[in-house]
Amino acid sequence: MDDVRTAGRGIVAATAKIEARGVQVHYGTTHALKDVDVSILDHAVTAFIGPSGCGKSTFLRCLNRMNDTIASCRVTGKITLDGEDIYAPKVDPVQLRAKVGMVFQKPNPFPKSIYENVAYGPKIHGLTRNKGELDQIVEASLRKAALWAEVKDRLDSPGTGLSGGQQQRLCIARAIATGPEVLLMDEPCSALDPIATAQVEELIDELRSSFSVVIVTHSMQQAARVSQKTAFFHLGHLVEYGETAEIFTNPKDPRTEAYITGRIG
Ligand SMILES: Nc1ncnc2c1ncn2[C@@H]1O[C@H](COP(=O)(O)OP(=O)(O)OP(=O)(O)O)[C@@H](O)[C@H]1O
Repeated sequence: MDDVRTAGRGIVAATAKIEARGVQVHYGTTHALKDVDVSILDHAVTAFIGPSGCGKSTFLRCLNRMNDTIASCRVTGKITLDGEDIYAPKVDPVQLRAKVGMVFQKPNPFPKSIYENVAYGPKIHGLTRNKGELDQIVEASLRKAALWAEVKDRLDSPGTGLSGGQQQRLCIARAIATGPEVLLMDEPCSALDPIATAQVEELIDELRSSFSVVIVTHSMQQAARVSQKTAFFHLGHLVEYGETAEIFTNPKDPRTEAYITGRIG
Protein backbone atom coordinates (compact mmCIF):
# COMPACT_ATOMS: atom_id res chain seq x y z
CA MET A 1 0.00 0.00 0.00
CA ASP A 2 1.13 3.47 -0.76
CA ASP A 3 -0.32 6.72 0.49
CA VAL A 4 -1.17 9.29 -2.15
CA ARG A 5 -1.61 12.88 -1.10
CA THR A 6 -4.18 14.36 -3.40
CA ALA A 7 -4.13 17.98 -4.48
CA GLY A 8 -6.10 19.42 -1.56
CA ARG A 9 -8.46 16.48 -1.52
CA GLY A 10 -7.21 14.47 1.45
CA ILE A 11 -5.35 11.20 1.29
CA VAL A 12 -6.40 8.05 -0.53
CA ALA A 13 -4.75 4.65 -0.37
CA ALA A 14 -3.73 3.04 -3.62
CA THR A 15 -1.87 -0.01 -4.86
CA ALA A 16 0.21 -0.43 -8.02
CA LYS A 17 -1.90 -1.36 -11.03
CA ILE A 18 0.77 -1.23 -13.72
CA GLU A 19 4.49 -1.82 -13.19
CA ALA A 20 7.04 -0.95 -15.87
CA ARG A 21 10.62 -2.17 -15.55
CA GLY A 22 13.52 -1.36 -17.90
CA VAL A 23 11.23 -0.30 -20.74
CA GLN A 24 13.06 0.73 -23.91
CA VAL A 25 11.37 1.79 -27.14
CA HIS A 26 13.00 2.13 -30.56
CA TYR A 27 11.37 3.41 -33.74
CA GLY A 28 13.85 2.04 -36.29
CA THR A 29 17.11 3.63 -35.17
CA THR A 30 15.46 6.30 -32.97
CA HIS A 31 15.83 5.42 -29.29
CA ALA A 32 12.62 7.04 -28.00
CA LEU A 33 12.42 5.63 -24.45
CA LYS A 34 15.38 4.73 -22.27
CA ASP A 35 15.08 2.32 -19.38
CA VAL A 36 11.80 3.50 -17.89
CA ASP A 37 10.82 2.13 -14.46
CA VAL A 38 7.56 3.24 -12.87
CA SER A 39 4.61 1.96 -10.85
CA ILE A 40 1.22 3.39 -11.85
CA LEU A 41 -1.23 3.40 -8.96
CA ASP A 42 -4.81 2.19 -8.94
CA HIS A 43 -7.54 4.72 -8.08
CA ALA A 44 -5.25 7.65 -8.81
CA VAL A 45 -4.57 9.99 -11.71
CA THR A 46 -1.00 9.95 -12.97
CA ALA A 47 0.13 12.79 -15.25
CA PHE A 48 2.95 12.41 -17.80
CA ILE A 49 4.57 15.77 -18.48
CA GLY A 50 7.65 16.92 -20.38
CA PRO A 51 8.77 18.80 -23.48
CA SER A 52 7.61 17.85 -26.95
CA GLY A 53 9.18 14.64 -28.25
CA CYS A 54 10.35 13.43 -24.81
CA GLY A 55 8.42 10.16 -25.12
CA LYS A 56 5.21 10.73 -23.12
CA SER A 57 2.83 9.42 -25.79
CA THR A 58 5.21 6.61 -26.69
CA PHE A 59 5.19 5.38 -23.10
CA LEU A 60 1.41 5.80 -22.80
CA ARG A 61 0.98 3.67 -25.94
CA CYS A 62 3.20 0.96 -24.43
CA LEU A 63 0.65 0.50 -21.64
CA ASN A 64 -2.04 -0.95 -23.94
CA ARG A 65 0.25 -2.12 -26.75
CA MET A 66 -0.96 0.52 -29.20
CA ASN A 67 2.65 0.66 -30.41
CA ASP A 68 2.15 -2.85 -31.84
CA THR A 69 0.36 -1.13 -34.71
CA ILE A 70 3.53 0.82 -35.69
CA ALA A 71 5.75 -1.40 -37.86
CA SER A 72 9.08 0.27 -36.96
CA CYS A 73 8.41 0.23 -33.21
CA ARG A 74 10.23 -2.21 -30.89
CA VAL A 75 9.41 -2.38 -27.18
CA THR A 76 11.64 -4.24 -24.69
CA GLY A 77 11.60 -4.55 -20.90
CA LYS A 78 8.63 -5.63 -18.83
CA ILE A 79 5.19 -4.12 -18.22
CA THR A 80 2.70 -5.87 -15.97
CA LEU A 81 -0.99 -5.24 -15.27
CA ASP A 82 -1.99 -6.69 -11.90
CA GLY A 83 1.25 -8.69 -12.03
CA GLU A 84 0.58 -10.22 -15.49
CA ASP A 85 3.05 -9.48 -18.30
CA ILE A 86 1.03 -7.61 -20.96
CA TYR A 87 3.59 -8.50 -23.65
CA ALA A 88 3.39 -12.27 -22.95
CA PRO A 89 2.63 -14.29 -26.12
CA LYS A 90 -0.70 -15.52 -24.72
CA VAL A 91 -2.04 -11.94 -24.31
CA ASP A 92 -4.48 -10.82 -27.02
CA PRO A 93 -3.85 -7.07 -27.57
CA VAL A 94 -7.53 -6.52 -28.44
CA GLN A 95 -8.63 -7.97 -25.10
CA LEU A 96 -5.90 -5.97 -23.36
CA ARG A 97 -7.20 -2.73 -24.91
CA ALA A 98 -10.68 -3.48 -23.54
CA LYS A 99 -9.08 -3.57 -20.07
CA VAL A 100 -6.75 -0.64 -20.71
CA GLY A 101 -8.92 1.84 -22.61
CA MET A 102 -7.68 4.89 -24.46
CA VAL A 103 -9.00 8.38 -25.16
CA PHE A 104 -7.26 10.46 -27.82
CA GLN A 105 -6.36 14.09 -28.29
CA LYS A 106 -9.10 14.85 -30.78
CA PRO A 107 -12.58 13.53 -29.97
CA ASN A 108 -13.14 10.76 -32.54
CA PRO A 109 -16.68 9.38 -32.26
CA PHE A 110 -17.68 6.82 -34.90
CA PRO A 111 -20.09 8.16 -37.57
CA LYS A 112 -22.93 6.38 -35.77
CA SER A 113 -25.56 7.24 -33.18
CA ILE A 114 -24.67 8.19 -29.61
CA TYR A 115 -26.08 4.82 -28.48
CA GLU A 116 -24.09 2.83 -31.05
CA ASN A 117 -20.86 4.61 -30.17
CA VAL A 118 -21.11 3.29 -26.62
CA ALA A 119 -22.68 -0.09 -27.50
CA TYR A 120 -20.02 -0.98 -30.09
CA GLY A 121 -17.32 -2.25 -27.68
CA PRO A 122 -19.62 -4.39 -25.50
CA LYS A 123 -21.10 -5.88 -28.69
CA ILE A 124 -17.80 -6.87 -30.32
CA HIS A 125 -16.47 -8.24 -27.03
CA GLY A 126 -19.70 -10.20 -26.46
CA LEU A 127 -20.26 -8.63 -23.04
CA THR A 128 -24.06 -8.72 -23.09
CA ARG A 129 -26.71 -11.39 -23.70
CA ASN A 130 -29.61 -9.20 -24.74
CA LYS A 131 -30.72 -5.68 -25.60
CA GLY A 132 -31.76 -4.96 -21.98
CA GLU A 133 -28.23 -5.64 -20.72
CA LEU A 134 -26.74 -3.57 -23.52
CA ASP A 135 -29.09 -0.67 -22.69
CA GLN A 136 -27.92 -0.87 -19.08
CA ILE A 137 -24.23 -0.73 -20.04
CA VAL A 138 -24.86 2.21 -22.39
CA GLU A 139 -26.71 4.15 -19.69
CA ALA A 140 -24.18 3.33 -16.95
CA SER A 141 -21.24 4.31 -19.19
CA LEU A 142 -22.87 7.59 -20.21
CA ARG A 143 -23.65 8.33 -16.57
CA LYS A 144 -20.04 7.63 -15.52
CA ALA A 145 -18.88 9.94 -18.30
CA ALA A 146 -21.20 12.69 -16.96
CA LEU A 147 -23.06 12.84 -20.28
CA TRP A 148 -26.31 10.94 -19.64
CA ALA A 149 -28.42 13.96 -18.63
CA GLU A 150 -27.42 15.80 -21.81
CA VAL A 151 -28.08 12.96 -24.29
CA LYS A 152 -30.67 10.64 -22.78
CA ASP A 153 -33.43 12.01 -25.02
CA ARG A 154 -31.43 11.79 -28.23
CA LEU A 155 -29.53 8.52 -28.08
CA ASP A 156 -30.31 7.89 -31.75
CA SER A 157 -28.76 11.17 -32.92
CA PRO A 158 -25.30 11.09 -34.48
CA GLY A 159 -22.39 11.27 -32.01
CA THR A 160 -20.63 13.63 -34.39
CA GLY A 161 -23.45 16.18 -33.85
CA LEU A 162 -22.44 16.80 -30.23
CA SER A 163 -20.22 19.69 -29.11
CA GLY A 164 -16.46 19.02 -28.87
CA GLY A 165 -16.58 18.59 -25.09
CA GLN A 166 -19.61 16.30 -25.31
CA GLN A 167 -17.88 14.27 -28.05
CA GLN A 168 -14.85 13.80 -25.79
CA ARG A 169 -17.11 12.65 -22.93
CA LEU A 170 -18.80 10.29 -25.42
CA CYS A 171 -15.37 8.87 -26.27
CA ILE A 172 -14.74 8.44 -22.53
CA ALA A 173 -18.13 6.63 -22.22
CA ARG A 174 -17.13 4.43 -25.17
CA ALA A 175 -13.85 3.53 -23.44
CA ILE A 176 -15.68 2.85 -20.13
CA ALA A 177 -18.27 0.58 -21.79
CA THR A 178 -15.92 -2.40 -22.18
CA GLY A 179 -15.33 -2.48 -18.41
CA PRO A 180 -11.71 -1.24 -18.36
CA GLU A 181 -9.54 -1.04 -15.26
CA VAL A 182 -7.16 1.59 -16.64
CA LEU A 183 -7.96 4.66 -18.74
CA LEU A 184 -5.18 6.20 -20.82
CA MET A 185 -5.77 9.75 -22.02
CA ASP A 186 -3.47 11.41 -24.53
CA GLU A 187 -3.94 15.19 -24.18
CA PRO A 188 -7.72 14.73 -23.89
CA CYS A 189 -8.47 18.44 -23.53
CA SER A 190 -6.16 19.93 -26.13
CA ALA A 191 -8.98 20.36 -28.67
CA LEU A 192 -11.50 21.68 -26.12
CA ASP A 193 -12.48 25.17 -24.99
CA PRO A 194 -11.95 26.21 -21.34
CA ILE A 195 -15.49 25.27 -20.23
CA ALA A 196 -15.38 21.82 -21.84
CA THR A 197 -11.85 21.38 -20.44
CA ALA A 198 -13.11 22.14 -16.92
CA GLN A 199 -15.92 19.59 -17.34
CA VAL A 200 -13.55 16.88 -18.57
CA GLU A 201 -11.09 17.65 -15.75
CA GLU A 202 -13.88 17.32 -13.20
CA LEU A 203 -14.86 14.02 -14.82
CA ILE A 204 -11.25 12.76 -14.64
CA ASP A 205 -11.28 13.43 -10.90
CA GLU A 206 -14.48 11.37 -10.56
CA LEU A 207 -13.15 8.55 -12.76
CA ARG A 208 -10.30 7.80 -10.42
CA SER A 209 -12.71 6.32 -7.89
CA SER A 210 -13.30 3.49 -10.40
CA PHE A 211 -10.13 3.38 -12.51
CA SER A 212 -6.43 3.95 -12.68
CA VAL A 213 -6.16 7.02 -14.94
CA VAL A 214 -3.04 8.09 -16.85
CA ILE A 215 -3.06 11.42 -18.66
CA VAL A 216 -0.50 12.97 -21.00
CA THR A 217 -0.68 16.73 -20.83
CA HIS A 218 1.27 19.74 -22.06
CA SER A 219 -0.36 21.85 -19.40
CA MET A 220 1.40 21.90 -16.04
CA GLN A 221 -1.64 23.64 -14.57
CA GLN A 222 -3.78 20.75 -15.73
CA ALA A 223 -1.37 18.17 -14.30
CA ALA A 224 -1.43 20.05 -10.98
CA ARG A 225 -5.23 20.24 -11.01
CA VAL A 226 -6.12 16.67 -11.93
CA SER A 227 -3.31 14.34 -10.86
CA GLN A 228 -2.03 12.86 -7.63
CA LYS A 229 1.17 11.49 -9.20
CA THR A 230 3.33 13.09 -11.87
CA ALA A 231 6.06 11.64 -14.08
CA PHE A 232 8.42 14.06 -15.81
CA PHE A 233 10.02 12.82 -19.03
CA HIS A 234 12.99 14.41 -20.80
CA LEU A 235 14.80 13.14 -23.91
CA GLY A 236 13.38 9.63 -23.50
CA HIS A 237 14.23 9.34 -19.79
CA LEU A 238 11.74 9.27 -16.96
CA VAL A 239 13.62 11.85 -14.94
CA GLU A 240 11.42 12.16 -11.88
CA TYR A 241 8.24 10.55 -10.57
CA GLY A 242 6.42 11.38 -7.39
CA GLU A 243 3.52 13.10 -5.74
CA THR A 244 2.24 15.91 -7.93
CA ALA A 245 2.43 18.55 -5.20
CA GLU A 246 6.02 17.52 -4.47
CA ILE A 247 7.09 17.58 -8.15
CA PHE A 248 5.68 21.09 -8.60
CA THR A 249 6.88 22.62 -5.34
CA ASN A 250 10.03 20.71 -4.51
CA PRO A 251 11.46 18.93 -7.58
CA LYS A 252 14.58 16.88 -6.88
CA ASP A 253 16.15 16.91 -10.35
CA PRO A 254 17.44 20.16 -11.90
CA ARG A 255 15.86 19.16 -15.25
CA THR A 256 12.42 18.93 -13.61
CA GLU A 257 12.94 22.30 -11.98
CA ALA A 258 14.04 23.83 -15.29
CA TYR A 259 10.89 22.50 -16.98
CA ILE A 260 8.40 23.56 -14.35
CA THR A 261 9.92 27.02 -14.14
CA GLY A 262 9.74 27.36 -17.92
CA ARG A 263 13.49 27.27 -18.59
CA ILE A 264 13.20 24.19 -20.86
CA GLY A 265 10.20 23.32 -22.92
N1 LIG B 1 5.39 6.57 -35.24
C1 LIG B 1 6.64 7.03 -35.04
N2 LIG B 1 7.63 6.73 -35.90
C2 LIG B 1 8.89 7.17 -35.69
N3 LIG B 1 9.27 7.93 -34.64
C3 LIG B 1 8.32 8.26 -33.75
C4 LIG B 1 6.95 7.84 -33.89
N4 LIG B 1 6.24 8.33 -32.84
C5 LIG B 1 7.11 9.02 -32.09
N5 LIG B 1 8.36 8.99 -32.62
C6 LIG B 1 9.57 9.63 -32.06
O1 LIG B 1 9.72 9.19 -30.72
C7 LIG B 1 10.11 10.28 -29.88
C8 LIG B 1 9.09 10.47 -28.77
O2 LIG B 1 7.87 10.89 -29.37
P1 LIG B 1 6.50 11.01 -28.54
O3 LIG B 1 5.42 11.33 -29.53
O4 LIG B 1 6.34 9.83 -27.70
O5 LIG B 1 6.81 12.27 -27.63
P2 LIG B 1 5.82 13.18 -26.78
O6 LIG B 1 6.56 13.53 -25.55
O7 LIG B 1 4.51 12.52 -26.63
O8 LIG B 1 5.72 14.44 -27.73
P3 LIG B 1 4.53 15.50 -27.93
O9 LIG B 1 4.39 16.18 -26.60
O10 LIG B 1 5.04 16.41 -28.97
O11 LIG B 1 3.31 14.75 -28.34
C9 LIG B 1 10.28 11.49 -30.80
O12 LIG B 1 11.65 11.55 -31.18
C10 LIG B 1 9.42 11.14 -31.98
O13 LIG B 1 9.90 11.76 -33.16
